[in-house]
Amino acid sequence: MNGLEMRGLRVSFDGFVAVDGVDLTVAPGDIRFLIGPNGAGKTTLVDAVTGLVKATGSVLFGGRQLLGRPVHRIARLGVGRTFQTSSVFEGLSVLQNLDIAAGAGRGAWTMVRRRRTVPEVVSRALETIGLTDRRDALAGTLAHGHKQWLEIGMLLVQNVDLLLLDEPVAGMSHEERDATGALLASISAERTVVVIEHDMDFMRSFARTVTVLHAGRVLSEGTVAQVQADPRVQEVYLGAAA
Ligand SMILES: Nc1ncnc2c1ncn2[C@@H]1O[C@H](COP(=O)(O)OP(=O)(O)OP(=O)(O)O)[C@@H](O)[C@H]1O
Repeated sequence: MNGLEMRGLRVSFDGFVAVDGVDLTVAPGDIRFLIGPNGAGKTTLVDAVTGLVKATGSVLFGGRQLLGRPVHRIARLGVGRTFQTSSVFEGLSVLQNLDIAAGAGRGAWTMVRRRRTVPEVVSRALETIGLTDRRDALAGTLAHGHKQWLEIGMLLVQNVDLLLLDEPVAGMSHEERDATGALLASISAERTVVVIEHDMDFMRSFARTVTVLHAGRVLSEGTVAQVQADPRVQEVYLGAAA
């Protein structure tokens, strides 16, 4: 398992500094929540780690420098993310979506064809995300929460070591949120997880550690209890949101 280490991370858009010198260390196997008000720079930080925006400073994952590499090379180093909007293939089944995500080296026909055997990595991911019973359902017919789990499954079959999840429980029912928390806990036994989230109840229940961003900077960091007790956090964020 690998950890993530950012030093002096900075992203600017035409002179507007969205991420302003962030130092952040995420230990291997952590479930780190990134919280902060709208515009704090959370998504931009994840965009920088995954190569979608240009950044300066340093981002090491497993000792390897991510900054300056193209998106696909960062992905090949085991870094994967989900977006706020779903990116599953709605017209394909759950199994086909996982198969395609896992499918390096296989032809398109082999992947889309109904196959007699399911690769081990795919059946394990189906179990982990709890969609074994729904494997033949079209992804477009899945409930919103189940689509999010499928997205996570698509990262698992790619052997992603670092999962960066952007608001994974937005729009979920209470039961789905709890199931997602349990899913993150099981994933973190073998992988490192970073979650951008606005849902404070979900954070309180499932975060191991928390970083609060505000105006592109780290405002506070620690356990849920430490961050909640920090008067600066209460002032800029929790006070207003809780
Ligand atoms: N491509 C861009 N060009 C210009 N400004 C941008 C761009 N992307 C983000 N920003 C600005 O950078 C700041 C940080 O945005 P970001 O989306 O990272 O915040 P966030 O913490 O993820 O917010 P939210 O919780 O609302 O998703 C905002 O002021 C935003 O308007």
